[in-house]
Amino acid sequence: MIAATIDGKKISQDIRTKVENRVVKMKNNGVIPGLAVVLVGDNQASKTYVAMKQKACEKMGIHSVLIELPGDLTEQQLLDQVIELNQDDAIHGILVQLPLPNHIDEVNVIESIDPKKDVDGFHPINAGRLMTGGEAFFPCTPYGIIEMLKNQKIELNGKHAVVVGRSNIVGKPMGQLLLKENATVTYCHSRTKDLAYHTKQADVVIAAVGVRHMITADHIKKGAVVIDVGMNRDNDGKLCGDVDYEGCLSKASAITPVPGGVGPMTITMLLANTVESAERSFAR
Ligand SMILES: NC(=O)C1=CN([C@@H]2O[C@H](COP(=O)(O)OP(=O)(O)OC[C@H]3O[C@@H](n4cnc5c(N)ncnc54)[C@H](OP(=O)(O)O)[C@@H]3O)[C@@H](O)[C@H]2O)C=CC1
Ligand SMILES: Nc1nc(=O)c2c([nH]1)NC[C@@H]1CN(c3ccc(C(=O)N[C@@H](CCC(=O)O)C(=O)O)cc3)C=[N+]21
Repeated sequence: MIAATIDGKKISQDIRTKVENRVVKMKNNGVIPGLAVVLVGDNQASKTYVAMKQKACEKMGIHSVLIELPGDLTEQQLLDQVIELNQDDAIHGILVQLPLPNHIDEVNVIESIDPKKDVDGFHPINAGRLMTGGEAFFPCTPYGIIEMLKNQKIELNGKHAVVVGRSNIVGKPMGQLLLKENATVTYCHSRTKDLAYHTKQADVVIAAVGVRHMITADHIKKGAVVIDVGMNRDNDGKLCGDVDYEGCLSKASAITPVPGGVGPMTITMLLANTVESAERSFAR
């Protein structure tokens, strides 16, 4: 069997067309959805991601503001900036690019964002509501993966999903969203004993680790769906995921590439969450 490659770029484009129609509607109501991206310091990878987000916003008519701050600013200065954005009626979404410099407490910064504008879905109110229900924003990467699987008509109901990674921004919310779709969920992490034993039982494997070629053909069962969240660089500086794509191709039933898989979906769901936020604020 040769796996179907899931085209994240194409699926993103389809969803972005729909989101763009909602932007047009909002504009007819006199509201321009606005996203503020806060970038602290000069991490090159962060700069690249932020530029991609800006470009995607501009393309669909979302007002986007980039706030670049020096890496040596104080935590209080950053908190003051977020509070100013919380009060700005032209801004419906706030994203503080992670990671932050070591002297700044990420938890404090995330908690300072108005949950209604937290389009990353990282605030404890949104993380909590992902579990308990209620109006929330879901983190863009796991949310994008669910939308991708739905687009491909990949059944999750009753299926065994194994998530490798338990970060607050990808792994943990991924498991919760899969649970919402009625999957049976297993989490693996750095203390897991015999990773391959667990991943081999999975109908769907989600790799969100940050280690190149962590998941090989020996880690999956025949016909598994393999989703690669990883964004790593190989020795030549080429972008690659956590999955040995070539090796898994002849064993999996469907697989996402890197680049062109999960990454574009993340940005798409950020746009969708921003428009959703603008719609909610208009309805209030
Ligand atoms: N495509 C996209 O849109 C996005 C891609 N990414 C990429 O996804 C990857 C993961 O990101 P993120 O969740 O933020 O990373 P973190 O570093 O925060 O989390 C990594 C997770 O992997 C686990 N882990 C580490 N080593 C192993 C191992 N040997 N075996 C099993 N589990 C292990 C860790 O376990 P423990 O908890 O025990 O330490 C941790 O839970 C990165 O490559 C990142 O760049 C991230 C966000 C978006
Ligand atoms: N507050 C915050 N929110 C985030 O959502 C967030 C963050 N901080 N910090 C960093 C991670 C990483 N992340 C990516 C998003 C898109 C691609 C993406 O579009 N990747 C392209 C290729 C990128 C390239 O060519 O370099 C692809 O996979 O096809 C990658 C990674 C969001 N993150």
